[in-house]
Amino acid sequence: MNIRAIHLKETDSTNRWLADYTPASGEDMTVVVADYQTAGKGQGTNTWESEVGKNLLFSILIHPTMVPVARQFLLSEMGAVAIKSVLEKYTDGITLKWPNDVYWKDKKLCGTLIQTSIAQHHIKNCIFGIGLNVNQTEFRSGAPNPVSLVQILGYELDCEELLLEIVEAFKKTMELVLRADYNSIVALYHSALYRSHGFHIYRDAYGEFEGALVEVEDDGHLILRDRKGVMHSYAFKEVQFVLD
Ligand SMILES: O=C(O)CCCC[C@@H]1SC[C@@H]2NC(=O)N[C@@H]21
Repeated sequence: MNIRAIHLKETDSTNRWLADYTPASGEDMTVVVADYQTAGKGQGTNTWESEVGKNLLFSILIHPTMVPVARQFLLSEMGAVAIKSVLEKYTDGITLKWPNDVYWKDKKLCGTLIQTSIAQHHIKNCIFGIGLNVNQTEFRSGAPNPVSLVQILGYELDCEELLLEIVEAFKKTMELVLRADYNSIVALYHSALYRSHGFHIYRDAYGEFEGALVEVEDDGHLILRDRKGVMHSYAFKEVQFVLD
């Protein structure tokens, strides 16, 4: 696999930077890492803020033209599984919170932002943006229950080494995609899901209720079963956990 890596001291957003980037011919994967983002993007309309040089802020551009558009959630699963496989070498307690946050216990350690572009019914490009809290110890109030690796481990990590490990893991899970071994990715993702057993409190447009996770469908919908046995299907942002 032909990989190009680019290091920027500062950019607005590594996802945005890659959206404007044209890869050289034969370049299978492009990795852009920044020490600082002036306008880091989070999910939806959220921003992603990070102190200079403290955390990993990077995006990976791939061209998974073989993945059917209807299965594009698989790319989210693939990336989340790759990150988890690296982080669990450092600590226990790593899970994947639907759709694609990486959690340590009940706290958010890493956020991901996937942007795909479709051309002629195929996925042309996929930009997988990753914000991993590494050495930062203070977070702005209002950040969603954040935690960093230094807070978990008690010692700082080298961001560059961590990046290399994640890119290596990403390459490995990408090979599953190239072999169309989608089932393995789905199985890894499902087995890593946060609060996958028992009933927990959720909030949807109608209020709070107790639900048990049944599955995440191929298109990314979350299926929950309520106490009466009724199934509910949610798209991203239509439901959230209430931490109990
Ligand atoms: O809201 C989330 O959980 C997603 C956060 C994604 C942040 C990363 S940081 C690197 C990349 N560039 C961006 O602008 N966003 C992603």
